[in-house]
Amino acid sequence: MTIKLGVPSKGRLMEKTFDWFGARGVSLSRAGSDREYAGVVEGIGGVELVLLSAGEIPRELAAGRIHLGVTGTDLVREKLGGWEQKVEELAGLGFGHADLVIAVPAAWVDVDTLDDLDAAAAAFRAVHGFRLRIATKYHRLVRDFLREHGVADYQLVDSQGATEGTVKNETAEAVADITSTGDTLRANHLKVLSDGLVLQSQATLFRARGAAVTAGERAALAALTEKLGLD
Ligand SMILES: Nc1ncnc2c1ncn2[C@@H]1O[C@H](COP(=O)(O)OP(=O)(O)OP(=O)(O)O)[C@@H](O)[C@H]1O
Ligand SMILES: O=P(O)(O)OC[C@H]1O[C@H](OP(=O)(O)OP(=O)(O)O)[C@H](O)[C@@H]1O
Repeated sequence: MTIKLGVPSKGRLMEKTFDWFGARGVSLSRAGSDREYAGVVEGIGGVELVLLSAGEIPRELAAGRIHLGVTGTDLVREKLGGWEQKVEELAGLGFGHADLVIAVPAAWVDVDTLDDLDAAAAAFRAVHGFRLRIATKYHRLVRDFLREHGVADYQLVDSQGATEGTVKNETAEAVADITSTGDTLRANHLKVLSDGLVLQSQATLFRARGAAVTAGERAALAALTEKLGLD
């Protein structure tokens, strides 16, 4: 019986995940060429590597199609309503650190807090006849955060990439996006609100609560978590 381990199929998360498992005696690699999405696991039996988009790993975990998965905490919280019932966090992996933040044009000198944003949003609507637009791909997290902080007079516009460019392109007035070094925000003349931190994320190993039903799968899972030092 094998268990399935989902790992991001490209970029910084894939390489660092391979390093993290390698340091614990479990070697993960791609089979064949860089473009082939099959994986190889060495150092332990009964584990199959599945290479997936980081954004799809939460859904695959929730559906029980993979038993374990590595992805950002931001993506799990965004994509899975009631995520704690669906997955368990086994370990933060210590990389992929990024903050989800609310940012506005640096030129908005009177807007530094969420309260200021709320006031600016009401004024914006009165002047323009439509709600201030916040571009993001994190709809659930941003909506919940702004509701909790009493900001109401806005609309979310979907942006699946290059989100910081939406302000310059005049498709949004503000953004809610991931930042790490802050370089992208600065380059696009945006500033983070002083109380605009929605979530701190890092790459995390998750277990699907609805998977591993057979005794063989449970044994393989226990052997892997022991080898990884997670008991
Ligand atoms: N600049 C960054 N520094 C560190 N981590 C980041 C950065 N940008 C994004 N991340 C994190 O990496 C993870 C994957 O992000 P993202 O969805 O952008 O990746 P992707 O490779 O574009 O995924 P997909 O294949 O689903 O499109 C997320 O958890 C996110 O928080
Ligand atoms: O604070 P920084 O270090 O500048 O990093 C932040 C940028 O990194 C991510 O984008 P990514 O490179 O994944 O591209 P994307 O915009 O297409 O998602 C994120 O969406 C920001 O744009």
